[in-house]
Amino acid sequence: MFNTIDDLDSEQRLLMRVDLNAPVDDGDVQDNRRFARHAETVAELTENDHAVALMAHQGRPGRDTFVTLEQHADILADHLDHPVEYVPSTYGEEALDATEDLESGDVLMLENVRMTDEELADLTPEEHGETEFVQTLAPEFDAYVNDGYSVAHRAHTSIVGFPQVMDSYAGSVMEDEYEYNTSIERREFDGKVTMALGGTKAEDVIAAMENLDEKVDQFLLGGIVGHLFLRAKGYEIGIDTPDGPGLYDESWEENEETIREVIETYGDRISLPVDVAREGEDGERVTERVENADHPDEYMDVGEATIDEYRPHIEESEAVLVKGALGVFEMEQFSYGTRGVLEAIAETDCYAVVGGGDTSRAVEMYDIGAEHFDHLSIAGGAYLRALTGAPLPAVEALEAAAER
Ligand SMILES: Nc1ncnc2c1ncn2[C@@H]1O[C@H](COP(=O)(O)OP(=O)(O)OP(=O)(O)O)[C@@H](O)[C@H]1O
Ligand SMILES: O=C(O)[C@H](O)COP(=O)(O)O
Repeated sequence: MFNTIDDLDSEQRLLMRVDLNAPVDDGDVQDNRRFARHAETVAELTENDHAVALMAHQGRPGRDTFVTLEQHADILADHLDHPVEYVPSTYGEEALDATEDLESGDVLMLENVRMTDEELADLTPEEHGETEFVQTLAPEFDAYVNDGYSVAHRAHTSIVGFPQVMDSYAGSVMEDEYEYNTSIERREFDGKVTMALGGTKAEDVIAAMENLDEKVDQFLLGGIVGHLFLRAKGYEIGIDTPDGPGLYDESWEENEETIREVIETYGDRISLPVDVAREGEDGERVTERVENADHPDEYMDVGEATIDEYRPHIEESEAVLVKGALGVFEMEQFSYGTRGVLEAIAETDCYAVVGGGDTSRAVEMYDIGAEHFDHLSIAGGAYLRALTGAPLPAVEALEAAAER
């Protein structure tokens, strides 16, 4: 087991990993449930007179969501009602100057860790611990805290490197999410288990599907993942066009073989959309049957007939697990699929969990009522990994540090 922040000595200088990865709309970072949850841990620490320097990532290099953490510092400060100083450096001179000035109760946000050379390097945890990133920052602090459960499935420097060389503790979000999500994996269900899968992270979802065949009786697909499965079935969906948003071909190349294998193995246990919706010329919602679809990269939601097919599966299930939105629910006219699934769950008394930093936000956004769900996880990929029983590198690193 790992140590938690309840085990910390008083007035420590803490280097803390959180996960504030959020949607970015036209350069504007959107608030999500991760800010509110991590703010609770940070507040607990500052109230106990610790000083906190935060490490986090946003997006991936090369994507338009890959931006600095300046806006994240402001959003977090609003949640905390306490200043969060942003420094545009992760471990350079400016960052070191700012950490030196940290006093008890202060909160500092270091720059996006994925802007360093080391964070995403293909290294063992021990090698991550030897990087300049770790070797420069670690001596400035008394201890390392990891609260970023939702990024616990990545073996990156800020996650597995620091625990190699520092006293390390799990934050409250890490502890709660770890316990809850691990307990789902251990649960036995007598009745039908259904999983609704969507969103944009095809590889995480497909990898989980491969490992969940014993646990899940029916998969209901939507989002980008659903489009890739429809492409595998020969429909004109999930294919990039020259001027389109470029959501599909790369994922397709990486996952085609697995998608075909999963379809072959699971057969009727996979439900795919029978209709999809896009924006018409006047901005209106246009729904098309998949066999008539001819706008391969424009579909932003599943259609009404799809939800009519998915709803009975939910109604007859003992447990429904959700990961990823079925459409671009942030736009009301493309929220039908995501709302349809969440509302159907809310109307039954099944055991229900919703995962995904963005997806879990839909419950609040559309007033569906958090009380209808057993757990709303702010984690996506890590939640899926936990359901399959696969180890999480962040947890392994915290446990190894506790044993030292
Ligand atoms: N057809 C679609 N086209 C474009 N985006 C889509 C589509 N369907 C769903 N999405 C997007 O998927 C996002 C949610 O899924 P995503 O996999 O990115 O995150 P998540 O489920 O919250 O999990 P994680 O925590 O792993 O990021 C939503 O923001 C939604 O807009
Ligand atoms: O949003 C997430 O799921 C986590 O922050 C991990 O992000 P990644 O999929 O870009 O590693």
